[in-house]
Amino acid sequence: MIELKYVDKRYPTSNALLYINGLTIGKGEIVGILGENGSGKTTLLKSIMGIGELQNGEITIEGKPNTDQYERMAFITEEGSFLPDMTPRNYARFLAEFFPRFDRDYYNRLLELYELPPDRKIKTFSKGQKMKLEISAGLSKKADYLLMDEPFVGKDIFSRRDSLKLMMSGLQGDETLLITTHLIDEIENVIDRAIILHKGLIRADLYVDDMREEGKSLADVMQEVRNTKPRYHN
Ligand SMILES: Nc1ncnc2c1ncn2[C@@H]1O[C@H](COP(=O)(O)OP(=O)(O)OP(=O)(O)O)[C@@H](O)[C@H]1O
Repeated sequence: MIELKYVDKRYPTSNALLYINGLTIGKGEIVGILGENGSGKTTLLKSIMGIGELQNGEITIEGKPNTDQYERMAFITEEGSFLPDMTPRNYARFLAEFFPRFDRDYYNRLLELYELPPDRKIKTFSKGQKMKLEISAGLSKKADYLLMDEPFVGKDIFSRRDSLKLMMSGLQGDETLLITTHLIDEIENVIDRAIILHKGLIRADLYVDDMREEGKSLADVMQEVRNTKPRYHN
């Protein structure tokens, strides 16, 4: 379980903020973190990962401070955690050293599946290949909590579906997943719950099944959020 209490995150060089009074994400939930550009999605994931200091508040993973739980979390982001001069094979050594549960066989299988050359320097990879490597590394850490920042690679819908399918098939089944994305149509069938941020506040937090019962789609809810002013801090 991930718990956020009175989280207040600001950047010294901008007016942006993330303010979350209370948020609980249960074990095993698959949650989409949605919202327009600059709404705070990445900031939320980074805060949960313990990257950067909070102005106020606390974030715990199963009751312990998030900063003590690195081994149980994987952050999959376009920025990547590899050094550009490494090859995927070197990177595996680094991962094995820092992540005790790192599964090298699984990593190698993913490299093959994604057709990533194991001995080529990562800096020569395309953006899509880098993201595929990042997904391979993230899934191979066998983390309990996976935080994915815009993980869908490829320009066309088929490669996005493929990477989504691959990510889901690579899971053990009991992981907690947080995924930020702009691709709301693709994600709607994958997530249990959607959290919609707008200007650093949670403006909607709903279960997809309930939403469907009301005859709504994620696009409808996003539109509602855009059209209404916040009445309270969540
Ligand atoms: N390091 C930083 N320093 C100053 N401001 C920042 C920093 N990182 C993010 N911000 C600001 O915080 C706000 C939220 O940014 P964030 O990257 O979390 O949004 P996002 O929802 O992930 O956006 P996108 O969909 O474009 O990736 C934005 O206004 C952004 O400019």
